[in-house]
Amino acid sequence: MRILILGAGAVGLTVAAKLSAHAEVYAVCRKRYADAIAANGFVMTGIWGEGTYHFPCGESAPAGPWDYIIISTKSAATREVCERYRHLFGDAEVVSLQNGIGNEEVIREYTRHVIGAMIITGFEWRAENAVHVSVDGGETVFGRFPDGSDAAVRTLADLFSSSGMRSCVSSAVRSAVWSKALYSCSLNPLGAVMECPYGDLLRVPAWNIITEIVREAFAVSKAEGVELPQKSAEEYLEFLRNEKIPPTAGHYSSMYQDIAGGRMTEVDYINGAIVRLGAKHGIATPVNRTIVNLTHFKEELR
Ligand SMILES: NC(=O)C1=CN([C@@H]2O[C@H](COP(=O)(O)OP(=O)(O)OC[C@H]3O[C@@H](n4cnc5c(N)ncnc54)[C@H](OP(=O)(O)O)[C@@H]3O)[C@@H](O)[C@H]2O)C=CC1
Ligand SMILES: CC(C)(CO)C(=O)C(=O)O
Repeated sequence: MRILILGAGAVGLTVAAKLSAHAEVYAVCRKRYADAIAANGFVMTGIWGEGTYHFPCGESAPAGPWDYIIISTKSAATREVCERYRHLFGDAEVVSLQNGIGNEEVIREYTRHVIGAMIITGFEWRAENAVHVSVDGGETVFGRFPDGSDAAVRTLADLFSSSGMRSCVSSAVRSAVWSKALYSCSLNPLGAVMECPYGDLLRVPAWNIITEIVREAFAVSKAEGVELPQKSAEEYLEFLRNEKIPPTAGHYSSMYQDIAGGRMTEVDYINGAIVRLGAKHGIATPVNRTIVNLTHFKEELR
């Protein structure tokens, strides 16, 4: 099986390392990472095990055909990589292994073969050739986008699982992507702005803000026709408090880490998507809008 990973950073390089024992993998990444990996291998630490991995990577992609093309850029770069590598898509299954709302919809403009995914594992840079896998909030979910599942989806999920990344298939992956987006809307920007781990966001003043974020986002998800497993915002908040925060309570959000590392956050594709889609449906989203502005303010102050 031939797998190409486009925009490999913390997530993509770690996934490439894990898959490399079971498939032919190539990671397209920035030169500084490719040089560091060529010199010293890719070093993984944390809950997925410790080891040094060697796999091919570089700034440009080898010729196809590819069975799977995994996009693991930040959301802002999804269209750019689609434009640049569309000539390789062919009959490959193109997979969004990203956070945020709208990535699969962009990819679908370039190919009919779109697989969506929801990943809730934490990946933290330690060096240009080193990533620490920090927390595991559940299985990675794969599904045909926007819904359904088939042999290509199952093969990919099985490959991830047999490579040590526990995964499953859902016939409602859009719902899984939105469920993670609500989690990210609630926890990531507040954790970044207040510089605290997820567990601290259970404190009453933070939870009051999260309650409003989720109420707005839940209303927008309904207007978009997304069927979440939870039937109301209040039910989602209970799920967040009791099931999603506890296993990742000590985690500092990836937006916190982006700001600390001098990178732009994805807030425009998370809370910002709620604001844009809310406007489309005439749903007011003042708390999400304020969170977007606070996060950009924080980005500018660094
Ligand atoms: N880190 C985490 O814990 C988790 C992240 N995610 C999601 O996964 C996605 C990836 O996150 P993450 O790996 O942390 O992000 P990173 O920023 O570490 O990796 C993305 C990489 O893509 C590179 N890139 C962008 N455009 C191109 C291009 N045209 N060619 C080659 N490389 C390119 C970026 O380079 P440059 O920075 O120079 O633009 C960057 O190195 C995001 O959607 C994120 O939200 C999901 C779960 C957990
Ligand atoms: C908890 C984690 C790492 C899971 O993906 C996350 O969502 C984030 O920090 O953005």
